[in-house]
Amino acid sequence: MCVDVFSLRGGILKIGIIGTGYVGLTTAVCFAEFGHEVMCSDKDEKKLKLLKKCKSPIYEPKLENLLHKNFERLKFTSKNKEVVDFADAIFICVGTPEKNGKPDLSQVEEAAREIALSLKNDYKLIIEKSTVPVNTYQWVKKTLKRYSKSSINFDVASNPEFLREGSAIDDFMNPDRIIVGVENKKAEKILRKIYKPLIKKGVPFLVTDPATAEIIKHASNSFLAMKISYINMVANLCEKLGVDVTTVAKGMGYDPRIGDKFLNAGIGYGGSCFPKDVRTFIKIAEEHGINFSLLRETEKINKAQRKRFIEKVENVLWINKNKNIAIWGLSFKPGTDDIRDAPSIDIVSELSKQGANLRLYDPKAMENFKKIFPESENIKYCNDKYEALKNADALLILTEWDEFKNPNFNKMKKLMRLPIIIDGRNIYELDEIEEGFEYYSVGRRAVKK
Ligand SMILES: NC(=O)c1ccc[n+]([C@@H]2O[C@H](COP(=O)([O-])OP(=O)(O)OC[C@H]3O[C@@H](n4cnc5c(N)ncnc54)[C@H](O)[C@@H]3O)[C@@H](O)[C@H]2O)c1
Ligand SMILES: O=c1ccn([C@@H]2O[C@H](COP(=O)(O)OP(=O)(O)O[C@H]3O[C@H](CO)[C@@H](O)[C@H](O)[C@H]3O)[C@@H](O)[C@H]2O)c(=O)[nH]1
Repeated sequence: MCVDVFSLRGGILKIGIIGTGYVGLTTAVCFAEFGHEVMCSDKDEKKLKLLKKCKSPIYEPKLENLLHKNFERLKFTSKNKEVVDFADAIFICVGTPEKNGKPDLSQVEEAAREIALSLKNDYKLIIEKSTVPVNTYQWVKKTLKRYSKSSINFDVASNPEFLREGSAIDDFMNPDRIIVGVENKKAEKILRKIYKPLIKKGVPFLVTDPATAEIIKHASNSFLAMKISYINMVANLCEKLGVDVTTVAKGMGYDPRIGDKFLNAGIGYGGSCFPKDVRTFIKIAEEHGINFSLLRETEKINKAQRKRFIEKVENVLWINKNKNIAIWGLSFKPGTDDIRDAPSIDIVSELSKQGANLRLYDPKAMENFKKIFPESENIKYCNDKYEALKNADALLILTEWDEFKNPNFNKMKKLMRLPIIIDGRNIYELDEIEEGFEYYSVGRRAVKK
């Protein structure tokens, strides 16, 4: 009996992680920190090479420290069979991107098929951690049964992940809740053992059926995206009225029914989650005869917010062609090198089409950005934030990295041809702006000193 085996090991489990991306690797190092033995697999040999040398393939604060600290409890392999042979519980953490407007579940299907080929009749719990449309667990179950070669003994559970990039380790170690969707007590018991250190700390542990767990993830992400689009529309109105949206958001946020989080107006949400998860949730609803028009509007507003920002640059500079434009921030949010669906991609693409000369700087995301926009005649990458400002007609701020928050305005003024700042993330207070600058932001009046 599996439960006896776990007790014998003093609550230490052998955990398998399939896919060592942002979620898989964070999960792996945190489970190792709990004391579990963890084996991870990935298809990407480059990632594995780095991981085997105890190096993280991604930038995520605290991740490499935990990797070092727990390296002896972590193993890395390219073979899913080894993971299945090793583990009591196997987490599927592969990507679920979008293809032609639909969630592409081929990585989940492939992982399930590969697990199936190695299953034997000793019990395994297979857990979906990837974000998937409701009832995907049924397909995972079916795939495990169809492709397994012998008599097998397993359960499938859903355990959606709520970490944010840029604070993945802190979020994983201090989650607001743990959601587990299970079909029986045995699966629940194993998940309780895995998360014991967090449950002991008092983290809410909600047990549901798998379909409910799957829906909770999409409903949560879509709600947060809606909140961002809501404040962006309020911002657009505030801008017309000369009212400051940051104060409006502050005033709203004191009401605990509203809350002060996720009310930062700007150029809208990006990343590998909100855009695709909102679209998937709309699709799921549509397939069940529900027109989720609220989310359609959320998405429309988000796209328009990027366009409005480009129009703002045009309104300030009149003509963008041949203008020298410095850009601070390329990642979709601070604290990460991830640029998936970052607003910067649309903004850089449009400005370079219009013939602007762009000088880009980001503390962590430039290498990833170069893969989409290689250095060229009119796109240059700079080693620091001030280098990007040389002879600039304007500075655009697209990500609110800490290092952009207290700049040397004097130095900036000397470097720039025109001291114009167009801030897509509202990182400065209006009264902070120094003499000589023109400052434009989102949902606030323009400042010309
Ligand atoms: N990134 C986030 O902040 C976040 C947070 C919560 C949930 N999620 C969800 O978690 C899932 C993973 O997201 P991510 O950002 O970590 O993705 P990712 O693309 O960074 O990582 C996925 C990894 O899986 C590997 N992989 C694919 N097929 C495999 C297979 N058959 N065997 C072994 N490895 C395989 C890939 O090579 C890749 O390294 C997605 O469903 C996403 O929506 C992401
Ligand atoms: O007030 C805000 C808050 C966020 N954003 C933008 O929204 C996007 C997403 O930010 P954030 O949610 O902090 O990062 P993610 O890593 O995408 O995390 C989201 O997506 C993950 C993947 O599903 C979930 O696990 C997390 O709970 C959920 O917050 C970024 O472009 C932010 O700039 C705003 O524009 N205004």
